[in-house]
Formats: sequence, structure tokens, C-alpha cells
Amino acid sequence: MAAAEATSEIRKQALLVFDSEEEVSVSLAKYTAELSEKFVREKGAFTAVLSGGTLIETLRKLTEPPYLESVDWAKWHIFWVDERVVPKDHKDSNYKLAFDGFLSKVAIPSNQVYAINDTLSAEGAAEDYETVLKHLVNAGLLPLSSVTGYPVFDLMLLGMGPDGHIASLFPGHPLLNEREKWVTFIKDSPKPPPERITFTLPVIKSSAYVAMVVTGAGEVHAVSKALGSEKRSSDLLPVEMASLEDGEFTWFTDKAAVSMLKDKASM
Ligand SMILES: O=C(O)[C@H](O)[C@@H](O)[C@H](O)[C@H](O)COP(=O)(O)O
Repeated sequence: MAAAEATSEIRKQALLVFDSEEEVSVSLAKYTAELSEKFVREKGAFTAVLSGGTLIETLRKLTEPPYLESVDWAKWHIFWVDERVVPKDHKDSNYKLAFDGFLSKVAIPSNQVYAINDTLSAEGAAEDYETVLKHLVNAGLLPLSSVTGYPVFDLMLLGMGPDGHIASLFPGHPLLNEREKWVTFIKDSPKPPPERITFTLPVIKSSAYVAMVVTGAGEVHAVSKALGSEKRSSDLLPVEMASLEDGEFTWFTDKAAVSMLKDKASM
């Protein structure tokens, strides 16, 4: 992708900056609940994709009143943008993280929570997850994008690492070039544990909505590279490669996360 193209694509994104992580949590809950209401009204279901990391903690306001009662949890379908290849009760499992901090507190039917098959190898689990997605396309739950041909999820709730990685797509890694598969695997993740499965970039780019949730000072360099107005280098961070084909991408940040960003007005 040419640098100029990346600059114009990135400008389609919205940047929200809140005073604190607490305010991000409040706003993210409202945003997610409103999208749930919209999609349930329009098509009777809501497909939400989770990452691991601090995102789950920031989702906590969704599990409190008024959302605990007002959200139509029975219509939710939960997916993971990436998962570590470990048993579901392992401390490194993104499923366990989401279950303990979010899913155990809301009434989403368990057959609508699509965890990976933790009895399989990384290759097997990625293939199995893609097969599950294909069944859901055939069942009419997941539409295919008329623009890209990949499945369209209603909302991806994503975090970003200090190196600008999203999902398990790391800077400079060949997985960033995957165009055939919807779900793939990595066995040499620079962030432990090494074995993971992950949605591919084209699937992330086909989302209807992405909330990129970044709080605290840990990711300031990646935030300022992704959102700053300096001339973009050709080696884009994974987060910079994830601009949407036909959807709405919103950054939910706090002041600490954008503290190195000089001209926030350029967004
Ligand atoms: O499995 C994982 O490692 C996570 O899904 C990962 O992709 C996470 O979203 C980012 O690393 C951000 O993590 P933090 O929010 O903890 O910085």
C-alpha cells in the first residue's frame, strides 16, 4: 500500500479522546449497546468479535445497569479475533479472560459463543474456526461483503499492542499478507504464548464497525505513528493496515494513550 493511500484511508477514522479509562469504559458501553440495538432491530442478531488484553476490563460497564437489563443479550453472537492455542481454562486463554470478566455476567446463550476447539493443533483449530464461520454464512448469520467477499461482522472490539499489533497480526510478519484464508494460525508469535489462531487482515477490514480501544501509556508510540500527521513510512504497523473497506472505525482512547500525539485536530 502506498504511503499516500494510507494517509487518506486513516483519515476516515474517528478519534475519541476521554479524560480517563473510566470514561472510555462508559462511552464504549453506550456505543456497543447502541450498535447492538441497531443490528438486532435491522436483522434480529448482533455479531460481536472480542480480542484479549485489557479490552475485556474496559468492557465492564456493559455488564452493569442499565445495559445488563436493556441489552438484548439473547441475540448476541460472540467470536474471537484471536485466541491462544491453550485449553479454555488456561490462564492464557482469551476465552477464559472474556468469560471471567464479561460473558459470565450477561445472558448470551452458550451455543452463540464461538470459542476455538481447544483439542486441536494450531492449524486444526484455525481450519475448524473457519469452517464454523462458513456454516454461519450458509445459515444466514454472517453476510459476505459485496465489496470484498469476506464475512462481515457487526462490531469488532479490538485492542492494540505496544508494537502496533492487532489480533495476532504482528509487524513485519508474513501472516499480514494472507488473502485466501479467513482464519489462520501462528506458531512464532513474538508475544507469548507463541501458538495462536487469528482472523486475517481482510476479514478485519471487512467489518461494519471497529472500536479500537487503547488506554494508558503503554502504546503511546504506536498511537502516535498510527494517528500522527507526519509523513507515513512505507512499513505500516498492522493497525495502520486495518482501515475498513466499507465500515466505521473509531478509536476509543484516554489522554495517556494519545499523550505523544501532537495534532489531534488532524483527524
Ligand atoms: O491475544 C492477545 O494477545 C490479544 O488479543 C492481543 O491481540 C491484544 O488485544 C493486544 O495485545 C492488546 O493488548 P493490551 O490491551 O493488553 O495492550
